[in-house]
Amino acid sequence: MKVMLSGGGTGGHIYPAIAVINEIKRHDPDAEFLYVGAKNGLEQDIVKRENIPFESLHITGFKRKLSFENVKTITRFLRGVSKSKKLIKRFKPDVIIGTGGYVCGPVVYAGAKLGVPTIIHEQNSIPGLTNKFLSRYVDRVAVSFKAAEAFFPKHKVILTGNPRASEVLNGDAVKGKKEAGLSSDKKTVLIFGGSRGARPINDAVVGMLQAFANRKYQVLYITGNVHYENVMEKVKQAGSPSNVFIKPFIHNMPDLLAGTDLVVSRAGATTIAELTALGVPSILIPSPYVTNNHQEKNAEALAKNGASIIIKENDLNGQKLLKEIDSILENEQNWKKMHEASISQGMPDAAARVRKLMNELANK
Ligand SMILES: CC(=O)N[C@H]1[C@@H](OP(=O)(O)OP(=O)(O)OC[C@H]2O[C@@H](n3ccc(=O)[nH]c3=O)[C@H](O)[C@@H]2O)O[C@H](CO)[C@@H](O)[C@@H]1O
Repeated sequence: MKVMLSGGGTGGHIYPAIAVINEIKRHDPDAEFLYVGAKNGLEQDIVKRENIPFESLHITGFKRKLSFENVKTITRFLRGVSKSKKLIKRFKPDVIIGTGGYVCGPVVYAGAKLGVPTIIHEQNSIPGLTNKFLSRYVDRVAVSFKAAEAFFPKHKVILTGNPRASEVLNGDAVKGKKEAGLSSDKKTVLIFGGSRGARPINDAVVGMLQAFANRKYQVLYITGNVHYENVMEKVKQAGSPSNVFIKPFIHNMPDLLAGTDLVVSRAGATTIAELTALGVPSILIPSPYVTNNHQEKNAEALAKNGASIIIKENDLNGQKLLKEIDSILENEQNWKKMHEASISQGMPDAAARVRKLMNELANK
């Protein structure tokens, strides 16, 4: 089978596509792939690391208010469609899947116009602009939350879950902790702000690191690549205890998550799919800067059944965060309840469901 994939900008759109590739490879080692990403997205680095053939488009998103930038965006979209058509004619995919982000707009649109079977995968409970636009042209829309079904044509939509959920299932906890320099026998809280890091979370965390000094658990704090230097400057001044480890980015999340007892993070949909697949309890700080406040909706679904505690960004400070982390990691019963609530929301077979859908379309 030949599969073309597109999705990008941030990890939340890229890792589900890579999970689809890995699931197909497990069943069909001869399958061929072509990934089309944005020139400046995280996918340049992440996809190339996986040795997946990669092509890029120069693409930007629409600004909400009227501006000349939007004219440029339309021009780039049209150029993107034209380049995508060339790539499709050369690669001849049996099926094309888009996993969100601006870049999959022209790729999936071009595929649909050329009559190639097309699918979009929506990670969030409220869809993004690109997927809403594409839903008119594609053959199928795979969603991760039941709540998202209502936004798409009824005859196209199917609940699959997020394929990345399946990918984190068989992580090696010992390896993950070792690679990150962590102690193998201590409970671990992982703090990060989505795939790019989040300044408000960094601001709250940097000032409180000393408070972790007398805790029995250890802390792995991921700053996000672009924030790392700045954070380390501040850490140099404020100091950091020996049970706190700081990294810019972790490439091997599946192994790390296998050894993680609690996650503090934004409420990105792919992160949530990972946490619920494994039953990791979480403290979620939804980003208020995303379309239709979708992260808050993502987080509410988990908080409602007790899998997560939500802290609104406005209420976030070091003291509060420490109190909530302690209330979970220092209270076994609390942790267990959250773990069970979390795992009850997981869809660990999502990758198989997406693969089945792709096979059906490709063989039509
Ligand atoms: C600001 C923004 O637009 N955020 C969106 C983006 O978030 P973002 O890209 O942050 O997405 P998620 O939190 O859903 O996923 C992050 C992914 O990156 C991985 N990871 C993270 C840190 C790290 O060091 N290493 C690593 O591999 C995580 O394990 C996860 O697989 O896409 C999500 C999925 O559509 C949306 O729900 C978010 O609202």
